[in-house]
Amino acid sequence: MEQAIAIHLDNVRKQYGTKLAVDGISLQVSKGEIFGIVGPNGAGKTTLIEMMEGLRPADGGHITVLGQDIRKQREQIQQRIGVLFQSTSIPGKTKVREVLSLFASFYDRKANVDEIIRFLGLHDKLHAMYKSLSGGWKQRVSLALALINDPDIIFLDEPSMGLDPNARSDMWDMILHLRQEGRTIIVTTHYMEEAEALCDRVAMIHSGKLIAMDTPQNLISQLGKTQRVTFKKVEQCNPASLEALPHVVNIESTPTSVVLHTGNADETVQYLYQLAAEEQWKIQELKIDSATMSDVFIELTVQGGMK
Ligand SMILES: Nc1ncnc2c1ncn2[C@@H]1O[C@H](COP(=O)(O)OP(=O)(O)OP(=O)(O)O)[C@@H](O)[C@H]1O
Repeated sequence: MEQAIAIHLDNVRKQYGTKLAVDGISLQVSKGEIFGIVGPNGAGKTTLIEMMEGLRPADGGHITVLGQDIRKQREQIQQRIGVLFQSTSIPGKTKVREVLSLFASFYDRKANVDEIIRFLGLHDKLHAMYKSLSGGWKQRVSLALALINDPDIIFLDEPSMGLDPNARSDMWDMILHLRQEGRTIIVTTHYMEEAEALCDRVAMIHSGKLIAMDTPQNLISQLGKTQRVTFKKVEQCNPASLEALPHVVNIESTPTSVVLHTGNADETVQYLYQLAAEEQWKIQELKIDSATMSDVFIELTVQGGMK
């Protein structure tokens, strides 16, 4: 019987000059799960995923994919994995049908291309030039290419980057469907809500290190003790006074609103009203929400003194 582990990483490292981009990461991905790798820009997500794909060699540690060593059996592994390439790597003047045929020729193992076309709704776009497509359709073509060898594992690096909300939601549905077919999916994202909506388990990466790994629900219930207090931004409110309010761990500011991340929303709000009275401004549109994956990440990085 084949083992239930799709990917195993043991103390994996990658260094660029003096920069340690991936710093001793160990993890296992089970077959059939959607596994998220999340973290801010520059955290090391792309480096990590590309080492699993065999596109960048690790400088230390050990990676096995589908039970095979990525250093010794890279080509065999690459026949069984699918990679969502960035759209820029596809020649713009080629028609969609031709791009599909070209990519299919790279593999011994072939998927049923008509089925992929049906699944992704690409039928009407087959004779369109790749460069004429919108971002959402380009991303569907990229996904079709990732599926062209009927892969057991699919790697998706920032799959919804730059997509509008409808295209993003379609992308999520397609990813969930691929898991239902029994495939393993590795997805990197810096959108915490994407990880929360999509992933069975999530590894949080910060400065090349693994800082937490669990289901989104467990991460939120174990770590995300913070709540969010949101109110309308007014000119008179002073960020330094807000930061000094009891239990506040972080402040986010948008052009129209302020969000306080707090360990105790009730007390923070009491002091917030006092502060507003002292500084002579009015609190409007106040709202309290419970923790999300973003709060967990902030708690782990800001409170842990990592930022
Ligand atoms: N080829 C390279 N040469 C030198 N440094 C690199 C190279 N690729 C990545 N880095 C550096 O390694 C670190 C990790 O980069 P990486 O692209 O893996 O992070 P990321 O989490 O995917 O970020 P992003 O979301 O911005 O793509 C960054 O500091 C980056 O500047």
